[in-house]
Amino acid sequence: MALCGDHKDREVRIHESLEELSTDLADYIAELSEASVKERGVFSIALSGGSLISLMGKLCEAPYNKTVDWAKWYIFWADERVVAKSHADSNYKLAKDNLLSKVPIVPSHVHSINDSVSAEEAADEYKFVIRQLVKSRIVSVSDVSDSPKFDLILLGMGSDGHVASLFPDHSVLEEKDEWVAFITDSPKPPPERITFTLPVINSASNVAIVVTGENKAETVHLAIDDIGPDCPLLPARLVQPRKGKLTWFLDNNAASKLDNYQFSE
Ligand SMILES: O=C1O[C@H](COP(=O)(O)O)[C@@H](O)[C@H](O)[C@H]1O
Repeated sequence: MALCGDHKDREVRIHESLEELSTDLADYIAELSEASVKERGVFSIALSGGSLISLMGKLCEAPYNKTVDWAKWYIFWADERVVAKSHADSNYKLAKDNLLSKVPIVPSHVHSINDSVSAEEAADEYKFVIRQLVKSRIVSVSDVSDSPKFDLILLGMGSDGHVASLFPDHSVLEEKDEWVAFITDSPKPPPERITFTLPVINSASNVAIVVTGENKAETVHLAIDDIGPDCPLLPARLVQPRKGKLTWFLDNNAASKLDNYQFSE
């Protein structure tokens, strides 16, 4: 693995293969889970959709399937498409089929959106659910705002630089008060989605952005490198946890246009 020379609270991990990235990602998640369970008795983790889920596949295998304290996991989604849970576009279905059904997660700890209401109602209901779990301290609360503080938020990044369902130039990037927003005009189908807002993402204890493939290399460069005042306002670049730690997981292809990085053991 190569490490980019970086800020104190941001790390860029570059992997020579998808196999190496998947193992490192599983180790990272397992270690955060263990630390949270030790400290708080629970682990609150928010997933995304897309390529991230298959890259988490090692968690379903030995040793993680036996060593992770799955009963203590509380699962959320950083974004969800407003479609039926059985629909091929559902981020819930993707995670259920490829991860959650393969490990002993407690069904009542899985907090997916209500798929039988409008995007606006689904976002409102999801906020309410999260608020109850903040009250019971299943989800921590930020000490610098009233935002929930998830132990870990896992994000992918689209080739346009979107993370969760926060798309470039969308007004939802300005949202300061709501925890969960809805959009009905996603440039990537399906159009109706709910998404964690930047204040929630940036209140997490840990955020990981997992990106692979050469087609995203230019966007990775724009999101990570110091490119001066003409830098486009990519949503991925706005992920800057206020008190938490940001870790990028890249393969060699996605990292190929970064300005510089040095190899380590
Ligand atoms: O639409 C979405 O896209 C992003 C990126 O997906 P990827 O397949 O290019 O990795 C994903 O992170 C997000 O959750 C999803 O709704």
